[in-house]
Amino acid sequence: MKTARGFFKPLAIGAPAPWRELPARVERMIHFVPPHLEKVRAKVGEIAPTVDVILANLEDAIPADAKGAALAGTIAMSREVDFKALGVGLWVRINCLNSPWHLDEVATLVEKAGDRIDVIMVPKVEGPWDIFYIDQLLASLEAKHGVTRPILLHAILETAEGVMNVEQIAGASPRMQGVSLGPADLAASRAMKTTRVGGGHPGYRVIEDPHTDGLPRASVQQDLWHYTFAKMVDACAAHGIKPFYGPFGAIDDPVACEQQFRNAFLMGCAGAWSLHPSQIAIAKTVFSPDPAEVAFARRILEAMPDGSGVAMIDGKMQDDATWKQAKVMVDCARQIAAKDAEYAALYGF
Ligand SMILES: CC(=O)SCCNC(=O)CCNC(=O)[C@H](O)C(C)(C)COP(=O)(O)OP(=O)(O)OC[C@H]1O[C@@H](n2cnc3c(N)ncnc32)[C@H](O)[C@@H]1OP(=O)(O)O
Ligand SMILES: CC(=O)C(=O)O
Ligand SMILES: [Mg+2]
Repeated sequence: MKTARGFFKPLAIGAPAPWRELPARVERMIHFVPPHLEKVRAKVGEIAPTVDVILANLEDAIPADAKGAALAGTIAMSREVDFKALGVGLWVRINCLNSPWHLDEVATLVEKAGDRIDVIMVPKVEGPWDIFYIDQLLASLEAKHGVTRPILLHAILETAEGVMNVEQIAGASPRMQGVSLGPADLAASRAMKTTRVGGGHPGYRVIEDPHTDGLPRASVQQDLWHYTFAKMVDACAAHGIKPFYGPFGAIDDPVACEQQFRNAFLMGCAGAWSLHPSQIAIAKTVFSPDPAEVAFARRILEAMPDGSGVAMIDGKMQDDATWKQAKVMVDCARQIAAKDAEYAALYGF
């Protein structure tokens, strides 16, 4: 591992100085766009004002013979829409590092859109070595093309080896912005017997003991992803970066999508992916704290102006720890309110 002083040094002569703090950005939904489809790309200008992040996807779901068109479409999209003026992040998911495509993709993206791309999402990250590699590559390209703002990195956690190494991945570079759970590839990597993209499974459950009178035994579904998810959230929080839920593949089940997103929000996630326009509003509602909870959190902060001591509000004990919880909630709401007039009104900021 690098020394403390070396960690924040630029990795190439002429590369911009790495971020010391992550830029404060609202990222409730990362909306996936297939950039090789002109028809969908044409709608990005309309969709962008309704989302926090637009992601051009170059990896899975893009046919092998359309990889070049997807890259060209990404560059075109970065010019067609002024994402910065809209306050919308522009991310790109590149192909994985052992694919024949990633090298040309990264080189082209930095050369042609290096000042417009906020985050590169790297799939199937197995360990910190993957981040070291892409970190160095980006620094060299940023220096070559005079990019002045370092492009951030986001890792997808979607292999058993990646899960094993998630702590080192999260802390591998000052470029690390966050990590998303990739439940489809991860399921395959672990030989899990499911064909779903995220969510629960009706077969994974606990059942109560038999009743002596023969009454039916209650049984409930459990969360297949809890262990991995909690490990990822702790790794991200410890390194000061953001955890995200990844995709929810059942586009036809908005109720389950909302539940999965809510579990992620409660566990500490900043946002989730939207694969279809119908998932945008779900993510927006779920990842914006509930106005009633924000109002209660503000009462806690007001009751304990210096954050110390103890207070009672509506029968609930408050102390330094709940003050910090309230601050998390209110800070999140303030950040959203600064970007989103609808929520500014709901929160009364
Ligand atoms: C495991 C993983 O790696 S997940 C990440 C990879 N997967 C993806 O990125 C998938 C992204 N999403 C998609 O490609 C599509 O939403 C699909 C294939 C899932 C469904 O597409 P469709 O069957 O066309 O959906 P549907 O008919 O409901 O679409 C309604 C409209 O929304 C548009 N639309 C669908 N998805 C998107 C999108 N992600 N962004 C913008 N517009 C979209 C369609 O073009 C259609 O437009 P139209 O009414 O003008 O014809
Ligand atoms: C998100 C993703 O790529 C996966 O689930 O495999
Ligand atoms: Mg995947």
